[in-house]
Amino acid sequence: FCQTLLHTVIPPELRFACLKLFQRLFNCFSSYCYYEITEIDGVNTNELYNAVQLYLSSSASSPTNPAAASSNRLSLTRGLNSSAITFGLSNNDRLSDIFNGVSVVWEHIVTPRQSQTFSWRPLPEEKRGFTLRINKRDKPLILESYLDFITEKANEIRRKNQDRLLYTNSRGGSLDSRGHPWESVPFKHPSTFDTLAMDPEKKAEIMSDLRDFADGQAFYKRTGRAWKRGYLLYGPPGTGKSSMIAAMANFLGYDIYDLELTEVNTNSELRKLLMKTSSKSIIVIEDIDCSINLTNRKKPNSVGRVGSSDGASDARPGPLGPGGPSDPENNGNTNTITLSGLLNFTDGLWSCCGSERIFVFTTNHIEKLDPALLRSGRMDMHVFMSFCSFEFIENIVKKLFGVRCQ
Ligand SMILES: Nc1ncnc2c1ncn2[C@@H]1O[C@H](COP(=O)(O)OP(=O)(O)OP(=O)(O)O)[C@@H](O)[C@H]1O
Repeated sequence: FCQTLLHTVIPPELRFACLKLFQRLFNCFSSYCYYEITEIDGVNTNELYNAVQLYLSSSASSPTNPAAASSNRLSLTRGLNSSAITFGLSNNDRLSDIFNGVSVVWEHIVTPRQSQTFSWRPLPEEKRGFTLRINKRDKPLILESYLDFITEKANEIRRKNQDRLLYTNSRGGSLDSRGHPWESVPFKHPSTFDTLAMDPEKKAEIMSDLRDFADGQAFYKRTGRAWKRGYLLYGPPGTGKSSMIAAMANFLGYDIYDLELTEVNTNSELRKLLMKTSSKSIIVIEDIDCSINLTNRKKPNSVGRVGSSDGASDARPGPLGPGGPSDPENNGNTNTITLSGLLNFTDGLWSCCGSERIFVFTTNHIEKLDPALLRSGRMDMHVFMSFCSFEFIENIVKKLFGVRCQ
């Protein structure tokens, strides 16, 4: 009754002002300050939220953390096909942590989303966030370094403990409720440079190139170049191009983004996909000659998909062939990715968002590709995979007799 009376007598604006005043007074007298890290920041996913979640999951499962050991309620999750079990804070639960001798408290706050506000994409039903409580006197001492430490630690955990992931853009460029255009599964391809049959010299050259790239942060910074590298793998079907990509990912411990260009409709969608890739990853476009028209970037109508001349598996529709824009039957084809869009993707300003990324393109027909795509800086290393080569013979010998060619 009192509440209804108050609501009727006191206008909402006044109630809001009182609440704010009360909060200010509380903040003045409280010896703590609070930081909220929400899962979704406006429309984008908050990377810091993911980092904190990962950091706390390792901290929660750590037997050396006394605060965590005393915690008697933790959530356990295991992703589909994943080998790792992740510990986490239960909804609205707390965990204390100690950094540089300073004690802080994390709280995981989950509240139901009140009403579905208008949005171009569905939002999760719950609002999630972490609240960090730090003593005011400790704030200048640790806040920045603590957050840096968490981000670094989360990256390290991602690299070491978690399964590496294979991402795909099977939804095209559309985003899920958490703002991700990519779907992922754990990546468990057994191919390594040891199992890959190819010319040992070429293999060693590629391995050393990859190693230099991974250790090359200082070099790329000093020379003012984006920390990325392009590989073109070409040769007939079945000569180990996909196996080589898997071996590269296993060698460096990178995630793979398998970009299906035919699912992407516009250059801006392509850019969005690129923006949502993480560093330490390999972005793969397989059968690039079959994905978009790469023959002339100045031609205004160079859109849609192009077919190749041979092979049943390569017989995909092209702009001038069946299914292309000029084909009367192709009324629904909305694919407008251009070669220049793709070049910007690999080498333009947008390619520099994020770092430590490798682009790998594969093709069975290198002669069909525009020279602009092949030049150094875009495709830094061209690797020919062939049947009639040492590697193929070595592979057969190895498979038949279980011995390596010298
Ligand atoms: N050089 C190689 N070393 C080891 N295995 C190989 C090699 N080449 C082919 N293979 C084996 O042949 C099969 C096909 O290889 P893969 O899929 O890597 O070829 P690809 O060149 O990517 O083919 P496509 O062009 O059709 O995609 C795989 O099972 C792989 O193990």
